[in-house]
Amino acid sequence: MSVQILLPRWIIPVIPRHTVYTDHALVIQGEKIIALQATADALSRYPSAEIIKLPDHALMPGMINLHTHSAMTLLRGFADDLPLMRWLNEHIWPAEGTHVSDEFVFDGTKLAIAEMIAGGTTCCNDMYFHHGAVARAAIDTQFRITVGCSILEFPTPYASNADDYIRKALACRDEFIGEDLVQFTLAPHAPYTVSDATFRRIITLADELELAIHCHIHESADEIAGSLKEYGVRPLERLAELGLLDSPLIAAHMVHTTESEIALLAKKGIHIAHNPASNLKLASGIAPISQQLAAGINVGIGTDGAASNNKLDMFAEMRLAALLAKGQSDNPEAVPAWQALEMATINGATALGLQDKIGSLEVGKQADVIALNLAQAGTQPCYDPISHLVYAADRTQVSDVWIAGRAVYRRHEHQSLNFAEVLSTARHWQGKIQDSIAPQTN
Ligand SMILES: CSC[C@H]1O[C@@H](n2cnc3c(O)ncnc32)[C@H](O)[C@@H]1O
Ligand SMILES: [Zn+2]
Repeated sequence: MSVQILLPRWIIPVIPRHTVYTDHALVIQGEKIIALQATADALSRYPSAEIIKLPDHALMPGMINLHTHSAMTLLRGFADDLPLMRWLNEHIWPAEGTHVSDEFVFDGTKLAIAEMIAGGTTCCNDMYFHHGAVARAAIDTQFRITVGCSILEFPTPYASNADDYIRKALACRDEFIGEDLVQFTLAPHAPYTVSDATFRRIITLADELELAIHCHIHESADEIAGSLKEYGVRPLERLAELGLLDSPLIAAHMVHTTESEIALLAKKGIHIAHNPASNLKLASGIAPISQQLAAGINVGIGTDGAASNNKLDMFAEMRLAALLAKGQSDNPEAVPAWQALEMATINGATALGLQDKIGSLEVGKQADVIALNLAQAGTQPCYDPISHLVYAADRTQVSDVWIAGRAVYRRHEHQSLNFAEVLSTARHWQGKIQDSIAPQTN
């Protein structure tokens, strides 16, 4: 099996915490990291390895986007400056109802993967329709993905009712069993689109099939008000009564959480996907992540879809998460750089049950690795590369990306997808979508 020796200026492994190695090499054999050791030792131990010199670069684990709707890249900029429910009801759901197909999802997911890889993201936790097309796009581009098989009550061109969504989810999971880069979750969309009976069925299936659940929860104040009106309780209380918090659960957003809800989430081991930019843009609010983290909750970071963010940029998201936490808690020590980096990497891996495989640069783990060139005006001088990665660097500094040991991005060029083709497909969809739907009028 071929061996690659990566020789960067700095290695930030994330585990152990706060660590920065200099004069060290990361050695990859096949899909795994086999050594992280002094450069001289690595060079003498693996004399016939391929040497990859990265003299101005920091190496770190690939970022894990813990909540996104990849195919929504094709609706980026389609409807902006609206609150969540108007954005969904008046613009996004009608557009999805008209356009979403296998082809739309395959092409949109590939476009998202092109953006994510170039920005240093090596894995995402997706939630969308046409699950098979999502999985195929990831396999085609050698990208690591957790495919969230969405389930809701209302009909779409993809499925006619909750039973139909569930049937399709299970068939899809069966089809892709054995794919190393792909795993599945059951993804009830949200408390306001899924009935008690369907939640119960999902909980039973998740238990039987050992699948995690991925759901939007407590995203907006309207969601809470709607639940109080319809069920007499806040959504989390309803979900707890149904038993959802006893399953492995990734709760996307969790913007509105009381002290007792935070304690409950911590007790139940619920993972939170924090989406700061989307929460701000839809004016959903600012999640109290410093309180959530202090309670011991595993909080990772997501971008949400490109139609509400409008970027799939985990460097921007990580920086925003750290800054907002300080502002929200009146405490500059809240979410220090090392913790923001953990949220974007190992915490995401833990939420996906992949903490033994990815999320840090450790011997035996999969080589999901990114290199950033810090020899740029905005990142020099460099006293502390961890500080720069969180507060100063941006995604355009990502030069090289490996997923499971494969170089999918080399010297700023995609290796696992035809970028020109991806761009021209995006333009093709723009033409189709523009022709069919009147533009937004606020
Ligand atoms: C059922 S697949 C995903 C479904 O969710 C919609 N969506 C995208 N962003 C959000 C969000 O922030 N909150 C709730 N729902 C969202 C998307 O358009 C799909 O219909
Ligand atoms: Zn979402």
